[in-house]
Amino acid sequence: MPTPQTPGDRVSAKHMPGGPELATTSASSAAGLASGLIEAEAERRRRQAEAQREVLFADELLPGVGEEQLSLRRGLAAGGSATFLTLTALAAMDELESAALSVLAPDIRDAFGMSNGAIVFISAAAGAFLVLGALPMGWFADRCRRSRVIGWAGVAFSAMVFAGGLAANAFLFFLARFGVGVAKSSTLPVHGSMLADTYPIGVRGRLSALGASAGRITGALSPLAVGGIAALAGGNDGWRWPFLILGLPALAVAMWAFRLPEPARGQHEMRSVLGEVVKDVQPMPISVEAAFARLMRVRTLKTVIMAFAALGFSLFTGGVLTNLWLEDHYGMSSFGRGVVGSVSGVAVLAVLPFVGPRYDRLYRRDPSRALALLGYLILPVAVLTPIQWFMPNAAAFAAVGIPSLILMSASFAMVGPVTQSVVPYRLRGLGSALSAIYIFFVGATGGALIAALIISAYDPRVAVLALGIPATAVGGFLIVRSSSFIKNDLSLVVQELREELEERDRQLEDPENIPVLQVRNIDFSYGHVQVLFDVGFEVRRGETLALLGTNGAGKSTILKAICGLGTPSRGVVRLNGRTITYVSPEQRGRYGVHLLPGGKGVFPGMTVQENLEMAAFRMRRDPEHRDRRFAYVLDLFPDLKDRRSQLAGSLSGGQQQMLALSMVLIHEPEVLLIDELSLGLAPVVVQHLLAIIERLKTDGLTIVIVEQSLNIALALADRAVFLEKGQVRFTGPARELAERDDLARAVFLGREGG
Ligand SMILES: Nc1ncnc2c1ncn2[C@@H]1O[C@H](COP(=O)(O)OP(=O)(O)OP(=O)(O)O)[C@@H](O)[C@H]1O
Repeated sequence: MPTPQTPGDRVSAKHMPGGPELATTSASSAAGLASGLIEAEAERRRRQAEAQREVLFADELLPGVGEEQLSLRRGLAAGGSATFLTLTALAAMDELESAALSVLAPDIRDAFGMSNGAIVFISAAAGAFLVLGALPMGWFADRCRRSRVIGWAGVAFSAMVFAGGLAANAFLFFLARFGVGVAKSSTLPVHGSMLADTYPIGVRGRLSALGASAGRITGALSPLAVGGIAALAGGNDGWRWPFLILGLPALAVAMWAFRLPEPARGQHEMRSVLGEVVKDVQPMPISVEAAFARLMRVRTLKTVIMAFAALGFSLFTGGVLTNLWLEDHYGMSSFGRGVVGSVSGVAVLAVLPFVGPRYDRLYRRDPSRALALLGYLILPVAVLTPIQWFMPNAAAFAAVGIPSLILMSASFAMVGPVTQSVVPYRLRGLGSALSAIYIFFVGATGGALIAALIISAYDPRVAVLALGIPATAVGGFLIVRSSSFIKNDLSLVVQELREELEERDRQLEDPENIPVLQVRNIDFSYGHVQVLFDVGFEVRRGETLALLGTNGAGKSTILKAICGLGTPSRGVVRLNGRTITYVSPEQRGRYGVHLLPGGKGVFPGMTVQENLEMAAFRMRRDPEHRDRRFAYVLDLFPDLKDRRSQLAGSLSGGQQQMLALSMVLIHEPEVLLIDELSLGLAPVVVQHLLAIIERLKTDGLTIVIVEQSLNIALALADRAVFLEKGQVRFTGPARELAERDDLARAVFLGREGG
């Protein structure tokens, strides 16, 4: 076994051995270095491009592709029509409630003595509440039984609608609206995720079109129903009745929603790809940050939501601007405008039933073509818009506007099926929430603001031409572009599912032998720069694994991915066989994964005792346990015992490292990740720390250590993984690595073969 280090065995470019002559630079060596760096970067880019191309399965292996055609009836029967009907009914209640607010706005304004501005603000704020609620709802959708989330959201919705009807003043009415907005925000993330997991992939387009049609029908009938009830009730308080009445059926549907069956997550993707369902019996809680980081790496999703955010700039203001123009420019009455609205609505309704089947058919044959179709539907709108807005009369204006509306609505109705297909199935709720935030907050709100600014200076036509044309062209172009990514993203879905099945079988075969830590197929990027390529290894209980490699090979990045400080763009991290890839660092800490960071891991302005208390903050409710842990670490490091009131910044480097290690060990880690234990420390201190690590090893702790000193790493480790430029070059017993002269030299000299 190699002996522990002397300072002379330190590494590479950071600590280049060999004396001052090696550090002497000349113009030619600088030029050599520069060209070496350029070559290295070109090589990294080549590997990055290769890695992105690498995962591409044949079309028929992708989920839902090449399957037999499934009729809508059979598709609905497969998941039970109750789920679709219940969710559609709840969405219809949303429409009714929105209609109640807009139709009855003047009555509500008068009843509470509000200004026009106040009632407009209350109505418009609903959109913001919806976005606010989308994130928590998405989070719940990915963590909890969705039927319960839908049920509770429905109960809250009905209670808030009822409260709105009873509100005694404008403020209470506003609060009720706030509640309604948040409850409504469950529609996109929770309903979307539930539908995708309940019904087969082959009917997603048709179901979405059917849902959109139902929404349009209720949207058209709602003003009539609401206005009718208010008129029947009559009087100053007539406006309250639609809200009070709507609360009851909403409650009934919500109660029914509790009974909906909870579908297995990702079951249709699994059936399609694996032929069976791999159940995640104890799913780990997902962190929003990790989920978003991962979702933004799904290129199809990212491009599609950017596209629809851009489209949102024109789509949501389009209706208002059209109506303003019809009145101001063509002098059309409100009745005429109503007729135009209704005819357009009917035209959209007539077309939607054809879009869903077409999308499903294309998706089955070639998902890229299905997605490109959505872009090609949008692009003509960029041409139709200027034609429409220069029409000589209202009838021509309306006639040219109808195809645009149809095309946009048809494309919009298919966003759900696309996003649900490419998002990792554990993140469906948050994926939809992310889309909602971009589309409604960035697109709709941003579009409304800019349109308002342009109108105040010019007129609606200028607003549409300046905003609508570029938004539509950019949106359409982005969707067409995203179609080139979809097969790659679906291939990643396949790869992940296959890996899950393989792992499940392995665990069933040998349940006693599940590694404590598994890192599988990890790709990791900082921004656009990929630094890890398909990295994988395992660590057994009680084992010490050394991660070695050249400078910048990605060793610290792997530790980040394991402890949750970074989210890989591909691949899985498992702890005791359970997936923790999207679990927050805090939660991983609770499960026993702790990192001793490289460099100074203490708060220099605090005393030793305060540092320890800070580290033990989570144990504040169990002071006895905390004191036992303090005693344990102070027993390990007696040097710290007498310095408890000393500022950490005034300790020696070695003592600071001991304090940092104590702050980690307080938590009784199950897996200890160490990033550079010995860096910058005197040999005698290193010896002392090594003795401690040996003791922890004897106690059975599992350790992954990144060490610049080859001797130290090999002295401690049972096994080693050698990385070069983000790829694993060697995995095996540590002593074998020591015998690999080429790799060992690379650690010293910062390049393979030195
Ligand atoms: N926060 C960051 N942002 C951008 N790039 C980063 C970041 N952190 C690391 N990198 C880059 O990622 C690559 C891998 O870095 P990492 O620190 O994981 O390597 P390492 O093997 O631990 O190297 P070292 O031994 O020098 O610490 C390097 O090219 C590095 O420059």
